[in-house]
Amino acid sequence: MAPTTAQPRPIVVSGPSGAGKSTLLKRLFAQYPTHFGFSVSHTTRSPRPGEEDGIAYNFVTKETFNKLVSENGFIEHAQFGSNLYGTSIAAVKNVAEQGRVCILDIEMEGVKQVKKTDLNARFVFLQPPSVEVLEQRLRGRGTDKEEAIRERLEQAEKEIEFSKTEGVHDRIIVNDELERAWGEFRAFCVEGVEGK
Ligand SMILES: Nc1ncnc2c1ncn2[C@@H]1O[C@H](COP(=O)(O)OP(=O)(O)OP(=O)(O)O)[C@@H](O)[C@H]1O
Repeated sequence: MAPTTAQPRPIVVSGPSGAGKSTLLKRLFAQYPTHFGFSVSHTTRSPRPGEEDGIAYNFVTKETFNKLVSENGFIEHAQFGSNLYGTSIAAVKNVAEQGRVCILDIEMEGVKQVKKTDLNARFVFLQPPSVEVLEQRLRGRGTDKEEAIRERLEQAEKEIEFSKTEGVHDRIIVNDELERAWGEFRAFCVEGVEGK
Protein backbone atom coordinates (compact mmCIF):
# COMPACT_ATOMS: atom_id res chain seq x y z
CA MET A 1 0.00 0.00 0.00
CA ALA A 2 1.22 3.52 -0.74
CA PRO A 3 2.26 5.43 2.37
CA THR A 4 -0.41 7.88 3.53
CA THR A 5 2.19 10.44 4.51
CA ALA A 6 3.37 10.91 0.92
CA GLN A 7 4.76 14.40 0.43
CA PRO A 8 4.05 16.50 -2.63
CA ARG A 9 6.72 16.15 -5.29
CA PRO A 10 8.76 19.27 -6.08
CA ILE A 11 8.43 20.74 -9.56
CA VAL A 12 11.49 21.89 -11.47
CA VAL A 13 10.68 24.61 -13.99
CA SER A 14 13.44 25.32 -16.45
CA GLY A 15 13.79 26.98 -19.81
CA PRO A 16 15.81 29.70 -21.47
CA SER A 17 15.82 33.20 -20.07
CA GLY A 18 12.80 34.94 -21.57
CA ALA A 19 10.83 31.72 -22.14
CA GLY A 20 8.15 32.93 -19.73
CA LYS A 21 8.93 31.14 -16.45
CA SER A 22 8.30 34.19 -14.24
CA THR A 23 5.11 35.05 -16.14
CA LEU A 24 3.61 31.60 -15.59
CA LEU A 25 4.86 31.20 -12.01
CA LYS A 26 3.37 34.56 -11.06
CA ARG A 27 -0.01 33.33 -12.29
CA LEU A 28 0.38 30.02 -10.50
CA PHE A 29 1.14 31.64 -7.13
CA ALA A 30 -1.66 34.17 -7.61
CA GLN A 31 -4.20 31.44 -8.30
CA TYR A 32 -2.93 28.92 -5.72
CA PRO A 33 -1.29 30.96 -2.96
CA THR A 34 -1.22 28.16 -0.40
CA HIS A 35 -0.47 25.10 -2.51
CA PHE A 36 2.96 25.98 -3.82
CA GLY A 37 6.12 27.37 -2.25
CA PHE A 38 9.68 28.38 -3.00
CA SER A 39 12.59 27.04 -1.00
CA VAL A 40 14.53 29.42 1.24
CA SER A 41 18.05 29.99 -0.14
CA HIS A 42 21.28 30.05 1.84
CA THR A 43 23.54 33.07 1.75
CA THR A 44 26.73 34.26 3.39
CA ARG A 45 25.75 37.92 3.08
CA SER A 46 24.55 39.79 6.17
CA PRO A 47 20.83 40.22 6.77
CA ARG A 48 19.37 43.60 5.82
CA PRO A 49 17.05 45.30 8.29
CA GLY A 50 13.79 43.39 8.48
CA GLU A 51 15.17 40.21 6.92
CA GLU A 52 14.48 37.25 9.17
CA ASP A 53 16.75 34.22 9.27
CA GLY A 54 15.00 31.18 7.78
CA ILE A 55 12.44 33.33 5.99
CA ALA A 56 14.22 35.76 3.67
CA TYR A 57 17.28 33.53 3.59
CA ASN A 58 19.11 31.02 5.71
CA PHE A 59 21.96 33.28 6.81
CA VAL A 60 25.14 31.28 7.35
CA THR A 61 28.88 31.81 7.70
CA LYS A 62 31.30 30.99 4.89
CA GLU A 63 32.49 27.99 6.91
CA THR A 64 28.98 26.57 7.26
CA PHE A 65 28.29 27.24 3.59
CA ASN A 66 31.46 25.52 2.43
CA LYS A 67 30.85 22.57 4.72
CA LEU A 68 27.44 22.11 3.09
CA VAL A 69 29.08 22.33 -0.35
CA SER A 70 31.54 19.58 0.60
CA GLU A 71 28.66 17.41 1.83
CA ASN A 72 26.87 17.85 -1.54
CA GLY A 73 24.05 19.60 0.28
CA PHE A 74 23.37 22.11 -2.49
CA ILE A 75 21.39 21.68 -5.68
CA GLU A 76 23.07 24.77 -7.02
CA HIS A 77 25.27 27.45 -5.61
CA ALA A 78 27.05 30.48 -6.97
CA GLN A 79 29.07 33.49 -5.95
CA PHE A 80 27.78 37.01 -6.58
CA GLY A 81 30.26 39.68 -5.64
CA SER A 82 31.90 38.47 -2.44
CA ASN A 83 28.84 36.52 -1.23
CA LEU A 84 27.79 32.93 -1.73
CA TYR A 85 24.22 31.88 -2.48
CA GLY A 86 22.70 28.44 -2.84
CA THR A 87 19.59 26.27 -2.91
CA SER A 88 19.96 23.39 -0.47
CA ILE A 89 18.34 19.99 -0.76
CA ALA A 90 17.15 20.35 2.84
CA ALA A 91 15.35 23.64 2.07
CA VAL A 92 13.42 21.98 -0.74
CA LYS A 93 12.50 19.05 1.51
CA ASN A 94 11.35 21.51 4.14
CA VAL A 95 8.72 22.96 1.76
CA ALA A 96 7.46 19.46 0.94
CA GLU A 97 7.25 18.65 4.66
CA GLN A 98 4.88 21.61 5.04
CA GLY A 99 2.61 19.92 2.51
CA ARG A 100 3.38 22.35 -0.30
CA VAL A 101 4.66 21.62 -3.76
CA CYS A 102 8.10 23.20 -3.90
CA ILE A 103 8.78 25.06 -7.12
CA LEU A 104 12.36 25.31 -8.34
CA ASP A 105 13.05 27.81 -11.10
CA ILE A 106 16.52 26.74 -12.22
CA GLU A 107 18.73 26.39 -15.24
CA MET A 108 20.22 23.37 -16.96
CA GLU A 109 23.09 22.68 -14.53
CA GLY A 110 20.63 22.84 -11.65
CA VAL A 111 18.36 20.37 -13.42
CA LYS A 112 21.26 17.92 -13.68
CA GLN A 113 21.98 18.36 -9.97
CA VAL A 114 18.37 17.76 -8.92
CA LYS A 115 18.38 14.54 -10.94
CA LYS A 116 21.22 13.27 -8.73
CA THR A 117 19.22 13.81 -5.51
CA ASP A 118 16.40 11.81 -3.94
CA LEU A 119 13.96 14.76 -4.28
CA ASN A 120 11.77 12.79 -6.72
CA ALA A 121 10.95 15.97 -8.61
CA ARG A 122 8.83 16.41 -11.71
CA PHE A 123 10.47 18.33 -14.53
CA VAL A 124 8.83 20.78 -16.90
CA PHE A 125 10.64 22.66 -19.64
CA LEU A 126 9.29 25.91 -21.00
CA GLN A 127 10.24 26.28 -24.61
CA PRO A 128 10.04 29.46 -26.67
CA PRO A 129 8.36 29.02 -30.07
CA SER A 130 11.71 29.85 -31.71
CA VAL A 131 14.97 31.59 -30.89
CA GLU A 132 13.78 34.53 -33.03
CA VAL A 133 10.64 34.96 -30.93
CA LEU A 134 12.73 34.59 -27.76
CA GLU A 135 14.95 37.43 -28.95
CA GLN A 136 11.92 39.66 -29.61
CA ARG A 137 10.55 38.91 -26.13
CA LEU A 138 13.86 39.60 -24.42
CA ARG A 139 14.09 42.92 -26.25
CA GLY A 140 10.42 43.66 -25.57
CA ARG A 141 10.91 43.01 -21.85
CA GLY A 142 13.38 45.88 -21.82
CA THR A 143 15.33 44.65 -18.79
CA ASP A 144 18.55 43.48 -20.42
CA LYS A 145 21.42 45.23 -22.16
CA GLU A 146 22.49 44.16 -25.65
CA GLU A 147 25.43 42.15 -24.30
CA ALA A 148 23.18 40.31 -21.82
CA ILE A 149 20.64 39.54 -24.55
CA ARG A 150 23.34 37.98 -26.73
CA GLU A 151 24.61 35.88 -23.81
CA ARG A 152 21.08 34.75 -22.99
CA LEU A 153 20.39 33.73 -26.58
CA GLU A 154 23.62 31.75 -26.73
CA GLN A 155 22.74 29.98 -23.49
CA ALA A 156 19.19 29.43 -24.80
CA GLU A 157 20.49 27.33 -27.69
CA LYS A 158 22.29 25.08 -25.18
CA GLU A 159 19.23 24.79 -22.94
CA ILE A 160 17.00 23.87 -25.90
CA GLU A 161 19.51 21.29 -27.12
CA PHE A 162 19.75 19.73 -23.66
CA SER A 163 15.95 19.63 -23.33
CA LYS A 164 15.87 17.20 -26.27
CA THR A 165 17.76 14.59 -24.25
CA GLU A 166 15.50 11.59 -23.81
CA GLY A 167 13.94 11.33 -20.37
CA VAL A 168 15.13 14.65 -18.91
CA HIS A 169 11.72 16.33 -18.75
CA ASP A 170 8.28 14.99 -17.92
CA ARG A 171 6.67 17.72 -19.99
CA ILE A 172 7.80 20.23 -22.58
CA ILE A 173 5.48 23.20 -22.98
CA VAL A 174 5.87 25.53 -25.94
CA ASN A 175 5.03 29.05 -24.80
CA ASP A 176 3.54 30.33 -28.03
CA GLU A 177 0.10 31.64 -27.13
CA LEU A 178 0.12 32.60 -23.46
CA GLU A 179 -3.38 31.41 -22.51
CA ARG A 180 -2.83 28.02 -24.09
CA ALA A 181 0.60 27.60 -22.47
CA TRP A 182 -0.82 28.69 -19.11
CA GLY A 183 -3.58 26.06 -19.35
CA GLU A 184 -1.02 23.35 -19.96
CA PHE A 185 1.36 24.60 -17.28
CA ARG A 186 -1.38 24.96 -14.68
CA ALA A 187 -2.65 21.44 -15.41
CA PHE A 188 0.85 19.99 -15.03
CA CYS A 189 1.47 21.78 -11.72
CA VAL A 190 -1.85 20.98 -10.05
CA GLU A 191 -1.50 17.26 -10.89
CA GLY A 192 0.74 17.17 -7.83
CA VAL A 193 -1.76 18.88 -5.55
CA GLU A 194 -4.38 16.92 -3.61
CA GLY A 195 -8.01 17.83 -4.18
CA LYS A 196 -7.49 20.05 -7.23
N1 LIG B 1 3.21 33.58 -24.57
C1 LIG B 1 3.78 34.80 -24.59
N2 LIG B 1 3.54 35.61 -25.62
C2 LIG B 1 4.13 36.85 -25.70
N3 LIG B 1 4.96 37.34 -24.75
C3 LIG B 1 5.24 36.55 -23.69
C4 LIG B 1 4.66 35.25 -23.55
N4 LIG B 1 5.12 34.71 -22.38
C5 LIG B 1 5.94 35.64 -21.84
N5 LIG B 1 6.00 36.75 -22.61
C6 LIG B 1 6.84 37.96 -22.37
O1 LIG B 1 8.18 37.58 -22.62
C7 LIG B 1 9.09 38.25 -21.71
C8 LIG B 1 9.93 37.20 -20.96
O2 LIG B 1 9.11 36.48 -20.03
P1 LIG B 1 9.59 36.16 -18.53
O3 LIG B 1 10.23 37.36 -17.94
O4 LIG B 1 8.43 35.54 -17.84
O5 LIG B 1 10.73 35.06 -18.85
P2 LIG B 1 11.63 34.16 -17.85
O6 LIG B 1 11.69 32.80 -18.45
O7 LIG B 1 11.11 34.29 -16.47
O8 LIG B 1 13.03 34.88 -17.97
P3 LIG B 1 14.30 34.91 -16.87
O9 LIG B 1 14.79 33.50 -16.76
O10 LIG B 1 15.28 35.83 -17.55
O11 LIG B 1 13.76 35.48 -15.60
C9 LIG B 1 8.22 39.09 -20.79
O12 LIG B 1 8.22 40.42 -21.26
C10 LIG B 1 6.81 38.46 -20.92
O13 LIG B 1 5.81 39.41 -20.69
